[in-house]
Amino acid sequence: MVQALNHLRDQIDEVDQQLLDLLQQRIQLVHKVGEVKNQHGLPIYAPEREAAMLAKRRAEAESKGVPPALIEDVLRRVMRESYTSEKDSGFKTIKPELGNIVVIGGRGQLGRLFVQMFRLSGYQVDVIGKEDWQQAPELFASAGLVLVSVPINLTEQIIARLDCLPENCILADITSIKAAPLAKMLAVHKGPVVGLHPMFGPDVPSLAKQVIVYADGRGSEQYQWLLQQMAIWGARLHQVEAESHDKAMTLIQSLRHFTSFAYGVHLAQEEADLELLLDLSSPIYRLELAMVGRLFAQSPHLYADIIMASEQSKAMIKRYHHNFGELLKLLENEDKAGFIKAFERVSEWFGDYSEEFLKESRGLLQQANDSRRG
Ligand SMILES: O=C(O)C(=O)C[C@]1(C(=O)O)C=C[C@@H](O)C=C1
Repeated sequence: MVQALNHLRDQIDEVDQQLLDLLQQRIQLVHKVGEVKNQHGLPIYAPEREAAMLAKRRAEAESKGVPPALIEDVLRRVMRESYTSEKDSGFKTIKPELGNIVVIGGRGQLGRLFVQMFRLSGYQVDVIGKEDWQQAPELFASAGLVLVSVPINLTEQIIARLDCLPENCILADITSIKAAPLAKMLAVHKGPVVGLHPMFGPDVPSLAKQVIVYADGRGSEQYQWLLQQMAIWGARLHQVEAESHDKAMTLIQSLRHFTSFAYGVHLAQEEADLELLLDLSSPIYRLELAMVGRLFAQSPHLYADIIMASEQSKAMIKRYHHNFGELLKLLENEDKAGFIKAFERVSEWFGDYSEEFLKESRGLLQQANDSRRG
């Protein structure tokens, strides 16, 4: 019996080793793809190729009696490695005659990522931090792009100092609110202006499929190359109006982070037994704890600034608090019918998205469960 098992396991080991050899071959091929893409300025993320390839492999899997979802999962995971490997091959310089790029706050986490991406794309990048403003005039004189990457509460006052840039220089920022910094950049600088908001944190391994939102200031034909450069990095560019962006951020950022913050404060105040919570956690609860916990591994300054970004944000959080209080009344009154009515209203409001989210979260939870150990 045990011998039979061992024999089968030996065969599985052999198959896994073949899988490894095949992965090695694939990684080497992708490395070459990275070099070709670098030469020709092609984006690392090729959605049409991925869709066509996955459709073919799924069909082939089906005919072999392999679950199609299995090969799709495997290939998606493998392609995540491809993005990182292709990134390391560097990127074509879309605007070789640009001059230097100056990143103000380029030693901050997200600033560093942009510095790295521009350097991988062959640009001369200079970084200005708090201590080296005296170098600024000299660096600005030959700059083709100045990118402001400082904490939100400093953005406007830093932009105010940028009234001395060359006329053709692009002025851009990556602050997570857009209207006020954009207005300030337009007031200070006569040349091309664009507001950016990367919708990801600094810990992403590549920019493939990551969203970068941009709000036009002026001179869009002059900053097209920048959008093209970021598309080559694999980013998906999404144009927005600054005001509607900021309104959406009151929900996506301020309220989201505030509720995580409040939940964390509550857990700590209750002296919840974190280990026990984890031992007893379902995958979705573990993800929720991770979402809340990861907030507290980051900078309190950053999150205070994001949560308190605007009056709009404060008003949104207050409206949520009010709603929370109203809903609590359902609880106090043991009003089950009222609860169900409110529930159904929301379910209708989500519409088809409800089902879609159920499916999507199922996949995520399976992945979370796969990475469980012990
Ligand atoms: O075919 C390409 O364009 C690749 O870069 C290779 C590859 C892959 O690993 O198969 C990786 C990224 C693309 O989004 C599509 C496919």
